[in-house]
Amino acid sequence: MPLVMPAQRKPYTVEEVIKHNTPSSLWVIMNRKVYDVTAFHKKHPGGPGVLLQMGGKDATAAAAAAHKSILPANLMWEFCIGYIVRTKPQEEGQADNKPPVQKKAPSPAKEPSPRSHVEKAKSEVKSVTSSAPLDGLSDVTDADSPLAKARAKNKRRSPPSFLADVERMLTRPVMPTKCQDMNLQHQKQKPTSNAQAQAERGAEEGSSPEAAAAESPDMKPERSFTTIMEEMESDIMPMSDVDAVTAPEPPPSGGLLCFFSSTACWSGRPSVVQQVAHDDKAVADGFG
Ligand code: HEM
Repeated sequence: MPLVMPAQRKPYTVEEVIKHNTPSSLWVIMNRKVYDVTAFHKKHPGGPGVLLQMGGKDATAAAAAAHKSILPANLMWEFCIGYIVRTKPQEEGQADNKPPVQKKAPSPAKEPSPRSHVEKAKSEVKSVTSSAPLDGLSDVTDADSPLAKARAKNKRRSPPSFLADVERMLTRPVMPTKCQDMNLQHQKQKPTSNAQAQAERGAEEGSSPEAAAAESPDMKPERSFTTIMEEMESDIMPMSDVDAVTAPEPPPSGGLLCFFSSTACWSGRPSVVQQVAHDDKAVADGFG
């Protein structure tokens, strides 16, 4: 029975493994690893036949389907003699008349590394911030803008994907009408112009907020990311300050009472928080 320690495992091509398909030399491939089951196949609890049938082939799917317990997986390492490569490192060296280069493991470039998700998120943020600014958000790309400063400030505790999501949410016009769904007595923000009221009615009748905003020139995102982030931070009021029956007094500017888990807060920009507030609607209603 071969017992090859991980460091001694060798690279094999599929072409090499195919040749080992007889009872006197029986290899199988599972999960890109090569197993020598020559001695084991006669003792295989599932019978020697299945292993003979899979000799020289990739048995990953067949073994996974047949094995119902973790015992086979725990035993398999004893029979592992190597791993699959496309081209043998020795062959590469011989072709160039160079000494063979010993590969340590299968090429890591093929497998996405855990860091690649972080890189993806970073590039996502880059693409959001480097794109042309949208209407009403001209400070989005300015390096000295309050947004850039807020980003620097929030860098540590705000994952890049979260920032990207918030920015995406802010770069589309949102109508305040949805807030009425929340049935909050404390919602003070009302349409301030005829155009806004008209756009609001349009949204209620089924047209999209974006379409309604397009028809109303004065309906556009009026605050920058920074302003909203700062307001959200400064408006957060600890639950201990909140009367359990009556909600806290709204700030002079008015706004929407929101409940983030155990914290009540006022926000002057309902559209930013309405999604979160929706999740906590039941809580909010209880205090309404
Ligand atoms: C080194 C490789 C392998 C080892 C160490 C191994 C080990 C085992 C063990 C320990 C069992 C008993 C299952 C249990 O008690 O839970 C088993 C069952 C079985 N194995 Fe494997 N096996 C290997 C490869 C394969 C391959 C490649 C196939 C598929 C073609 C296969 C098919 C089966 C089948 C059909 C059973 C019977 C399952 C049952 O009766 O429920 N085995 N194997």
